[in-house]
Amino acid sequence: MSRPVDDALDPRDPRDALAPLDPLDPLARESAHLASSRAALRAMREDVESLDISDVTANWVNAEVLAHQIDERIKALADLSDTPLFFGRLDYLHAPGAQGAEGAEGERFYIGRRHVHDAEGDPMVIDWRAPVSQPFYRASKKDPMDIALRRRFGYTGGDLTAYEDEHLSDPAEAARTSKLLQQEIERPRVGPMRDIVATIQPEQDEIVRSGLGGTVCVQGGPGTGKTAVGLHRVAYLLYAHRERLARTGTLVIGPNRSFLHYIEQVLPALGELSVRQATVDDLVAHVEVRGTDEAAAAVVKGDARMAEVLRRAVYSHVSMPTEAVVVVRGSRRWRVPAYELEETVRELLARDIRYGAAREALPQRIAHAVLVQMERSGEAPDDRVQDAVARNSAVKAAVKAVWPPVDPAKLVLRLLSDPDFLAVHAEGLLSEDEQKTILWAKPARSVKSARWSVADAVLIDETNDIVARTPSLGHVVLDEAQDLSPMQYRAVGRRCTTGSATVLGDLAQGTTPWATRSWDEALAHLGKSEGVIEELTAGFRVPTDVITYASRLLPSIAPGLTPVASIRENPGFFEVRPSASPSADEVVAACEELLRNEGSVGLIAADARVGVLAEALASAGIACLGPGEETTRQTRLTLVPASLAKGLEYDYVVLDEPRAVVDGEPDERTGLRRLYVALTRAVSGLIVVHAGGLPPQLG
Ligand SMILES: Nc1ncnc2c1ncn2[C@@H]1O[C@H](COP(=O)(O)OP(=O)(O)OP(=O)(O)O)[C@@H](O)[C@H]1O
Repeated sequence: MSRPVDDALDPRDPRDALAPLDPLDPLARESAHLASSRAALRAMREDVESLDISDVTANWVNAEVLAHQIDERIKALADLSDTPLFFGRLDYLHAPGAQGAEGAEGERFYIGRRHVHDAEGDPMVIDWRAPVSQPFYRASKKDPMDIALRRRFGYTGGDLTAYEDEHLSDPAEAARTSKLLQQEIERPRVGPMRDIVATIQPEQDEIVRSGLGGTVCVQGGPGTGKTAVGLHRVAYLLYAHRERLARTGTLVIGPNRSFLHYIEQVLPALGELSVRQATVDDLVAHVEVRGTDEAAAAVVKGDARMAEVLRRAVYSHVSMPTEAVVVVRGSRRWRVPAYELEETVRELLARDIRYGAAREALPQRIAHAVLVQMERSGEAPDDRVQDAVARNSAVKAAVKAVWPPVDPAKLVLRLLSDPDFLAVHAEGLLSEDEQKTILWAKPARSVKSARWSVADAVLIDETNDIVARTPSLGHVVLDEAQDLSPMQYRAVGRRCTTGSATVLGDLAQGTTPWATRSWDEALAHLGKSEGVIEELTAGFRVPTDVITYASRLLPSIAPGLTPVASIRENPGFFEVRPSASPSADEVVAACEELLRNEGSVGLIAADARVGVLAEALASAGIACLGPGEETTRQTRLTLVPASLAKGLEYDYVVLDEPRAVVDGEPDERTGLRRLYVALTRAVSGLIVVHAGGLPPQLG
């Protein structure tokens, strides 16, 4: 009954636009299913809206909580007119059983962003994350997974206007690439990043659906869908382990605000509103960051050896007791001798507990020693007596002397200000030069007045964790991971000690002086050595000519990495334009030219050139946005400093002066990596404008 792929309905074809509402016409029937699914969703929402909670809540706090939950549920049940309620259909050869299909019996399932059921509770649309939906992403002619028919739907606005069939179990039908998938990949980019649920690819799906217990690290070149995969994995995990993750929490970490802003709509569009998003700097914001480090200092501060320096410095506060503790209670005196206290202190030091936890345990241990003596002398003290002894002023004084409290920020301040203190604890770990490099030229007076850097904040965070355990989340997604220092990996790792992580990155795009050299090393710093490393090499963003050009840099920036193979059919266009003078006119002209196309345009330039270019655009009367600001149909041009281009994409890109981008970095390799990032942001076309010649590696 269904039309084969080559004959897929095309909305631009007038015959299809006028498709009759014939009940035997598959498109009419599918549209009818869409209409009734919409009605069912509306009914689900109305059911929730009409809930009267006045009788079921005991007090106003409960009422508030419940009202909030209901509000969230109503939001989640919204029918967004421009997001299709379902995008696929699977006809199984045999009914897969109710367990895998959210209670559905039959053999036919519509796959969509969320679950919709009718008045009887039978599913009309199945969540893309349900087990029964999996063959939509994974089944192939080679392994049909019991699927007779896989149908993909095409939409124009909210209307179902096309479909495409694969008869996976029919040996006579040849395997083909999906036109609808191609269309989806080629669709112009406007606004923030969008979800890819309708077109997740098999190798991506394996990562998306890998279990909550394991950490996955994905190496992938530009545009291979790492960010998309990471976000869909959280959505999947929240579906498969909702209760557990609701308790423990999930977090997505991105490199900067503009990137987070770019991706922030994806999870809500998938119905997931509860995922926190932050930068690493946000996570460790214990002090106000007002200072910057020279690269050399930041490298040492970010090195994993610093963790041991800090540990030593913290524990240097513990001293062995030299005097007995004498507790007076009523007419009696109880004496715990110094050697017995020392034994207790040594035992606490040997245990794998935090500095602060041991400090809290110590008074109880001393009290216990007193209680043993009381019992020996015939008394029968109970727990209350033990608590009272633990709070006794002599015990408190002894604990303060032996195991004093440590203020993490003050400790780091002292390490960076006091050469002798640093020397003692860095002995055998940091060379004298390294110590000198990290010492402040002007020692700070107080935590408040110190000019803390980003790397210092990470040191304070590490110290915090030595003193008191950092609570662990259930799952953390770490994007653009290649730029993290070992100490930053540790900061992320302690936020998922009992959970798991998805680590996403590209070694060729590492632009920090401490950029990741190998994923094994990164996983070790994260505390997840058992993590599995996967590689994605199919590129969804960058056209073939452009990625081939950019890949010329790979031997210089990351030898051994597999170049990305673009799967875009549309060749896009690519031009390198030498310009007579370094004036901005040519650049402005290129922007004007590209703005004639549909979709977003990014002008990427060395940070130092952004001011000049902004002025040139302004005098030409062209409005532009900053990175992270949402493009609209009116303003589609974004002026992007090369340092903020990572992770972003535009339909068309003008790249200004590649040489200046390279020269903007402290060393050539980092410069070329920055250039690689800048060259790989375009979806449909790239114009490189240069007056200063090109780096020879591109030749
Ligand atoms: N399966 C897919 N179907 C359709 N589009 C996809 C698919 N996978 C990725 N894309 C699209 O390709 C583009 C690049 O994806 P994404 O930004 O996740 O790549 P990335 O690997 O994180 O890139 P970068 O290394 O540059 O940060 C995005 O527009 C994304 O929506």
